[in-house]
Amino acid sequence: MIELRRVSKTFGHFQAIKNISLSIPKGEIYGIIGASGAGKSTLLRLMNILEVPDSGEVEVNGQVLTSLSAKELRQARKSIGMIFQHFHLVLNKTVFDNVAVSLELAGVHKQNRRKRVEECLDFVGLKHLESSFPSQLSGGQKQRVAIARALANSPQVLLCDEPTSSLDPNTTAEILGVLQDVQQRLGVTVVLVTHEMEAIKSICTKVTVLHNGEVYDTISTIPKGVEQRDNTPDYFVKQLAGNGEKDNA
Ligand SMILES: Nc1ncnc2c1ncn2[C@@H]1O[C@H](COP(=O)(O)OP(=O)(O)OP(=O)(O)O)[C@@H](O)[C@H]1O
Repeated sequence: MIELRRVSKTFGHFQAIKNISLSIPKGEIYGIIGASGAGKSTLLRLMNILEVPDSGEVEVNGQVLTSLSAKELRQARKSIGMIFQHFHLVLNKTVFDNVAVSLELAGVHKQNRRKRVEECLDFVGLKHLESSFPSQLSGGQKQRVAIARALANSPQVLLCDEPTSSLDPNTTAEILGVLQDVQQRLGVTVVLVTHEMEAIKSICTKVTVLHNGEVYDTISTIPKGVEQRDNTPDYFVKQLAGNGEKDNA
């Protein structure tokens, strides 16, 4: 499904990715974890050629992306969705139009766009907010819109770059649940880059640990499921009171 063969990437004199080979099977939720600067985002961006490798081959859905013309690559990218830490929504467009724009860019006729946008918003539970603007949404809702937009062209792969790093623990759990749905109900292969071990343990079936631009290890894991955290005020007070004096003044 995704094959990287001896891929390297250098920025100036700094080699961010060093001769990495990696194979991500279809239908997996595949985690990539490592310290800041390990090369996680770069590795992910090499999978849809947002970063062009200096050497090596990238194959996705049976197509060697590194051998395609610009036009062929644009076509191939329709089957690779991507979401980001800061959502990257268009602020002056409604939720509906944010999702519709990816169909428009893919050349889908206007008449056929409404049905697909509504299906995608329904999938992420946001159909009722289709006329809202991003500024009216919570972080979790913004990430759901971004997921709906990424799904609009029915991709086979969803690349996720720190998708929960700006979210609180409960919203993180919700978004991880949506990503699990994407894999289980739609059969999409999900690649999750994160520095959050809990996120990895919750949903990933295989994980690569990256270190200094190299694969340190790859481990098969049993996902322990997505857990909602207690976020009642009582919970916070109890946690804090355990670490010091409670001040009732
Ligand atoms: N466009 C770029 N130009 C120059 N250096 C870059 C560029 N992109 C990444 N780097 C460098 O490559 C290294 C790997 O960056 P990358 O963002 O892939 O790491 P990361 O593991 O995702 O880190 P973080 O968790 O902090 O996002 C870093 O040292 C970074 O500064």
